[in-house]
Amino acid sequence: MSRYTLEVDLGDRSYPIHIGAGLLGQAELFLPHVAGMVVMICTNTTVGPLYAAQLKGSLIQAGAKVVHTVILPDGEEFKDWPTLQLVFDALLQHHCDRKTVLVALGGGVIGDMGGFAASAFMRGIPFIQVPTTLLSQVDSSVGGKTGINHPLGKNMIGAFYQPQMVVTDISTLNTLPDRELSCGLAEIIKHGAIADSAYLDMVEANMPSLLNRDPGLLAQVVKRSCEIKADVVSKDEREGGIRAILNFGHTFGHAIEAGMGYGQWYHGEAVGCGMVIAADLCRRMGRLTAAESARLTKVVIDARLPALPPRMGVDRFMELMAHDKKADSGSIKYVLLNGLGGASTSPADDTLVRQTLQELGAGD
Ligand SMILES: NC(=O)c1ccc[n+]([C@@H]2O[C@H](COP(=O)([O-])OP(=O)(O)OC[C@H]3O[C@@H](n4cnc5c(N)ncnc54)[C@H](O)[C@@H]3O)[C@@H](O)[C@H]2O)c1
Ligand SMILES: O=C(O)C(=O)C[C@@H](O)[C@H](O)[C@H](O)COP(=O)(O)O
Ligand SMILES: [Zn+2]
Repeated sequence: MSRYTLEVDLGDRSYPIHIGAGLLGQAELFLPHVAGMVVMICTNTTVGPLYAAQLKGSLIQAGAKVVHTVILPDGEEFKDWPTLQLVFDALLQHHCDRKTVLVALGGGVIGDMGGFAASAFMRGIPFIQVPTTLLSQVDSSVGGKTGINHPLGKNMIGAFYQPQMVVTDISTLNTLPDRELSCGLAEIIKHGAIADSAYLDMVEANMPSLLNRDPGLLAQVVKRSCEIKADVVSKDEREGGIRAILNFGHTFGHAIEAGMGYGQWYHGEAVGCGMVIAADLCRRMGRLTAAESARLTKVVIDARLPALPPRMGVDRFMELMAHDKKADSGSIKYVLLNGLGGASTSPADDTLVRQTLQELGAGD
């Protein structure tokens, strides 16, 4: 079975991403960071019962002094202040200190919240990402964006805070629901669309096998997506410029998630649909041909993701997008493709954006 180790190159904060099957049981991976340490596993009510005991066993075998667990409610609607507070409560109740290592075991919600808690507890404690969804393995566990949502906007409160290590056990994908697998494919398609057209070709050609969870292929796409993301992050950790291309599909997607109520549309679904809207806008702006835009839409549909926006109303879309973190002096910046395989940020004419949304069915 394929096994990969990549590096996110951030100088003295560089860290490895270990990818393979069965890594949760490989105590030696955790040893350098947890030997002699107090560890807090942060997980949720779904993932905890599946994988926390195995992870705890490895951490103990690696020499952890004691392993505590905090179990959060499951769902995007719990990526909020009151739920974050439960992590601080647990850390304090167990007398954790600055050397305590927080291990986030779960999907992107747990990774983002666990990372944010680690960034803030006693002004920063070490943390390790153990992603268990395809989306978190290909995207959210890498790059150090952490945070929580606000009713007015996604991920509005947070910090850049890098993990010490990412341990990606692709065997955990065996228990992942189909709908969540498709969500991961959305970010994979994004990586191809913004940075590597050959990768997009490969993903398109192998979509049936990916949906069938071919383990070798899954390991390959986790690796390639992490390479693409790590490369962008190492060039621009705090999104001063190029990192914004990782937001392709997210300006529209985040508006859908907030507008429909967190947890109604899953993040990957909103991103899939957001990429279709963005591709159509690119076509109208002459940045994609009609064939390229149609092709990207088809890949999204092939991944069993929604391609048509909810009828939220165009005004509501525009209002929510005005809060986007990329906005500059009130003007929304979009991530737009330069053909398939390249991207950059740009403003777009409001009338054209409204027309795009309306004609795709977002309402009046
Ligand atoms: N920080 C970043 O760079 C970044 C990147 C992309 C997305 N995100 C964030 O990540 C979140 C989405 O992440 P997600 O798609 O992983 O959603 P998620 O964390 O909600 O996980 C999806 C569902 O799968 C369950 N689950 C997780 N692993 C499982 C497994 N192995 N078997 C069975 N069930 C399992 C979870 O309990 C949950 O119900 C969003 O909040 C998004 O904003 C962050
Ligand atoms: O890592 C990044 O940078 C990304 O934009 C990756 C996205 O997939 C991810 O959803 C991210 O959380 C969005 O960031 P935000 O800054 O728009 O909230
Ligand atoms: Zn995303």
